[in-house]
Amino acid sequence: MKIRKICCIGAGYVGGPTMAVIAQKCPEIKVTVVDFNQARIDAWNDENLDNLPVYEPGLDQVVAEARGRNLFFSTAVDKAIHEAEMIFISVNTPTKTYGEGKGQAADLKWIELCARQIAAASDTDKIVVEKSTLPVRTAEAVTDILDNAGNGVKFQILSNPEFLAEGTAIEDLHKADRVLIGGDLNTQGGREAIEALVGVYSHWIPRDRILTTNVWSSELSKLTANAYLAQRVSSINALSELCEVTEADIDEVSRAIGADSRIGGKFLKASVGFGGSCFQKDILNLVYISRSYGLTEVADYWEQVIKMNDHQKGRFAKKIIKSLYNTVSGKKIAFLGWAFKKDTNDTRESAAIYVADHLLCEKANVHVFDPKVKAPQIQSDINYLQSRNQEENESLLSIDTDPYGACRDSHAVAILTEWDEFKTYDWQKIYDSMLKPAQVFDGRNILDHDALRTIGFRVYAIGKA
Ligand SMILES: NC(=O)C1=CN([C@@H]2O[C@H](COP(=O)(O)OP(=O)(O)OC[C@H]3O[C@@H](n4cnc5c(N)ncnc54)[C@H](O)[C@@H]3O)[C@@H](O)[C@H]2O)C=CC1
Ligand SMILES: O=C(O)[C@H]1O[C@H](OP(=O)(O)OP(=O)(O)OC[C@H]2O[C@@H](n3ccc(=O)[nH]c3=O)[C@H](O)[C@@H]2O)[C@H](O)[C@@H](O)[C@@H]1O
Repeated sequence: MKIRKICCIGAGYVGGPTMAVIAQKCPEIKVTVVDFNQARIDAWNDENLDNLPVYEPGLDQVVAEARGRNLFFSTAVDKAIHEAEMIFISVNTPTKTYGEGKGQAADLKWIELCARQIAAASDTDKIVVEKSTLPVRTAEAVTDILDNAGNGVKFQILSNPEFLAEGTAIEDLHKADRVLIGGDLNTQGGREAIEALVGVYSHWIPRDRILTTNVWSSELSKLTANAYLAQRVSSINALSELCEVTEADIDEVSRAIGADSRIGGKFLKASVGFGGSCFQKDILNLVYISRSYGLTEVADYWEQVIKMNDHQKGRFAKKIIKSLYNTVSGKKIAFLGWAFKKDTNDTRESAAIYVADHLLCEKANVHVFDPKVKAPQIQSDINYLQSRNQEENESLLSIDTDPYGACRDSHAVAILTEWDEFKTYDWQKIYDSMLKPAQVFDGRNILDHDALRTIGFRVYAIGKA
């Protein structure tokens, strides 16, 4: 079956870029991305490509090429579902903040809403693709809703998790290491649905990189991939603390172990802690699922990855406080970076939020500069934690539009995100404008520490004595 019309529910960080690339690579397929958030859809349709709701290098060109040709963004959800032969569900699946499983399980209310909408709006057979990251066996519930709430039409459910990383989304989509498609391999209908989706991706992904599995393996592989990646970061971060007391150097240790082809060199960069919308959420979900099957040791094993990450963020904040003579009250501390990694405007679960919160609890004056994150987002990230009231947050936390202004008259500068531009700043000028002793806390190990020390800075770097 050749697909001609695709609908994607959810125009977020995944739905937007993923569908833009499908539209770019498959000009004969009409791709409509729908969302009930009018502001988000308006931003996707904005004439000025700088106003797209997601910042990703190269995304603007892909959207410019396909939008209006075969790529459309709309709030008319039912219409798009009705027209499409294949429907991707790419909605948010955050950690539950209430009730059973609070703080661990994935909140699947938006998934269920999608399933019910698809069931109601469909009067022809459809292939429904889980693009969101979901707990293993979610397809069972989705199938049950579609089969029982629908109009008697047939649905095939596929799992097609997304592995793109933010900041490199377009590159990752263009040259995916693999595309994973889980489906019902035991039935003719299931195999046809899998082949239909393979047909979409094979426009640009070599066939041997498109893996097909059963649905449960596909669902679980996504959680597992994120858990493995996050575990590598927590492992190297655990060792960074040991380096600091033994005079080993974490970057040297990373290089030495990464040269072993069985270990590999990627994801071994020590940091102030991993962030992002998914690592923590997906591991907590894995922990919850394991516990719900009574697998206590499995759950405890993975939970340690999160505990280590929390420890890393906390000890960075404590290091700043200790180095500023155990009091930061009323002291200006500059934060360079707020996004959870470079080349994205996404701040979800960013380490910066938690380090700032720790310092604000000590009544520090934190001044933030980030090249892509806007002021209201930064304030809302801190308010969301509810550690203080909004007024207090606004008096303690300032957002600067100029990095030199953020650093002026500060006691310390902390690097929270590894933006490349931070390396190119005039650090002598920054030093001259700061209170002395001027201190730098490099939470990403990106600056030239010897050069900073020559200027006169006191430097703390992760995993360095
Ligand atoms: N952000 C990332 O880099 C990655 C995310 N994922 C997974 O992809 C899924 C989506 O993540 P993001 O795109 O980051 O989320 P997001 O929050 O940026 O976007 C989700 C969008 O879905 C919309 N939505 C929710 N329910 C809806 C409904 N019933 N009808 C219409 N629109 C609806 C929301 O308004 C929102 O705009 C999650 O399961 C996530 O775990 C997977 C790989 C990478
Ligand atoms: O499911 C998801 O959401 C995605 O999660 C991650 O992608 P992402 O969170 O966008 O970014 P990463 O590059 O994985 O970085 C995550 C965090 O780990 C940190 N990190 C990463 C690598 C490293 O060596 N050290 C380190 O501290 C980053 O700074 C960042 O805070 C995965 O890499 C993607 O494959 C996955 O699709």
